[in-house]
Amino acid sequence: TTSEIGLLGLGTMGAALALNIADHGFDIAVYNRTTAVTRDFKRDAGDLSDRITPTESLQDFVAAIAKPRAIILMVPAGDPVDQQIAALRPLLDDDDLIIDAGNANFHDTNRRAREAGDKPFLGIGVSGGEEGARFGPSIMGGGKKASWDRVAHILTAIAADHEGTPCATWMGEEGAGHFVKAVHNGIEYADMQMIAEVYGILRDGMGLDNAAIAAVFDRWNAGPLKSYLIEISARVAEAKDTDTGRPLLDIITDAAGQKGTGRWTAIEAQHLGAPVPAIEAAVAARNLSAARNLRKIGEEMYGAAPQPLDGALSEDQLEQALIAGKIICYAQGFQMISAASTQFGWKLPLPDIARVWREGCIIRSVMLDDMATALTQTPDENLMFAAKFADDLKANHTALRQVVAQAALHGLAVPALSSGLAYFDTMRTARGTANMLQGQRDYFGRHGFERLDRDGKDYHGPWAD
Ligand SMILES: O=C(O)[C@H](O)[C@@H](O)[C@H](O)[C@H](O)COP(=O)(O)O
Repeated sequence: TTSEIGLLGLGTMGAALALNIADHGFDIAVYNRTTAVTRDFKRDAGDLSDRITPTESLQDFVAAIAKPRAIILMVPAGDPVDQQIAALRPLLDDDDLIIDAGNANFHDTNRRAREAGDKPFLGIGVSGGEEGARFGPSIMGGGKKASWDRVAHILTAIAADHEGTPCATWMGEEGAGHFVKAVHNGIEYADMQMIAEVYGILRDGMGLDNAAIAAVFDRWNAGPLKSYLIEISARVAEAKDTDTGRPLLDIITDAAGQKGTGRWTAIEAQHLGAPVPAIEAAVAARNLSAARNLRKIGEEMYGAAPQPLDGALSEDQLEQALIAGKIICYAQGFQMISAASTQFGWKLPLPDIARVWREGCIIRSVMLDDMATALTQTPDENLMFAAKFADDLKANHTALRQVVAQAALHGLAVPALSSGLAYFDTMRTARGTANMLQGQRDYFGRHGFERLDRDGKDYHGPWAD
């Protein structure tokens, strides 16, 4: 039998996705550079094995797929994708579709789409980690709509669903899918960072042990913060190391890794002129976390920064602060998507993006359902100004302010929460302070400024004479 689709790259995500596809009744051909991996995959596929055709050469792989072919690439981002495309294209017909499902930089996907010309090419963002890939990820598609339509029946079948609506949507041309996925990851960074900051306050400010911290997260997971990240934070806090029996959190080295998507999002936001300070703070915090030796030197030189709060903050205030911080951080992410939609001419479907993120992906949460509603009503408006979230911010920004203030007074670093608060306050200050910047720029560089009382752009101060 020929397979309806092919998947190349049986790493963690690729293997999980291939099983998910077979699990939904699609015959799938698979190929992996290391043949042993392909054989083990087939052997371990259990009941799904009949739907899986293992192949040991690219020629056999291509031949095993029904025409017009669709081939998913699940290989590391960057050169490996270009190498696989270059190896496959000569073996394919012009109407065969290549789908890059890895975490590609959307600029690369734009280039690959252009290089493909009329040949079908999709760049899809797949979120949800291994479990999501296996049982239902969130999928963000980019490329020609006709190419998406060719495989939409498979992608919507395997995707997570929210009350019957599959979390898989075409976002736009070229790299639109990978762009939306990168912003998803940027928000993921900021969301995780804010949770880590609150964990630091619970641990160093309030002296809670891991079990108590897990209980706090479990309680919050029953409220407005209900989300996959809060849920797994409780699991991580309560986990014990199998070898030593010690709390795992006490063993994990406090230096965060990163594979690039957060950094790309922060950089792109600068280019778009759509600030995402909470995401930038999260990327910076990961970089600083990696500087453990320097942090040790700093602690020896200045003494440890974190001081006990002695009741200065309550757990409820922390919950409210996280709610406010989360709204502000997602507002930044959606503003960035809106800016890209205009500047790249993609017409990105903001309400659908919130809907696609409701299930399957790492940032899935109950709040995203309300965000989808708000973005449907006012798609171009900053989420902070949408009625529902304005009410939530009015109710919770004081707690965020208290948390940031007390954290500062007690040496508890909260860069994402504090940058979120600064963004919120800047966005509610009609008369800001950039007039001083304009004055300074004109003083040292005759850069000119606008005046509130006259039209025109190029006024100068008296120093010009
Ligand atoms: O949406 C997802 O499923 C995850 O975000 C996934 O894409 C991956 O785990 C990230 O690459 C992690 O990113 P870092 O390694 O940069 O933390």
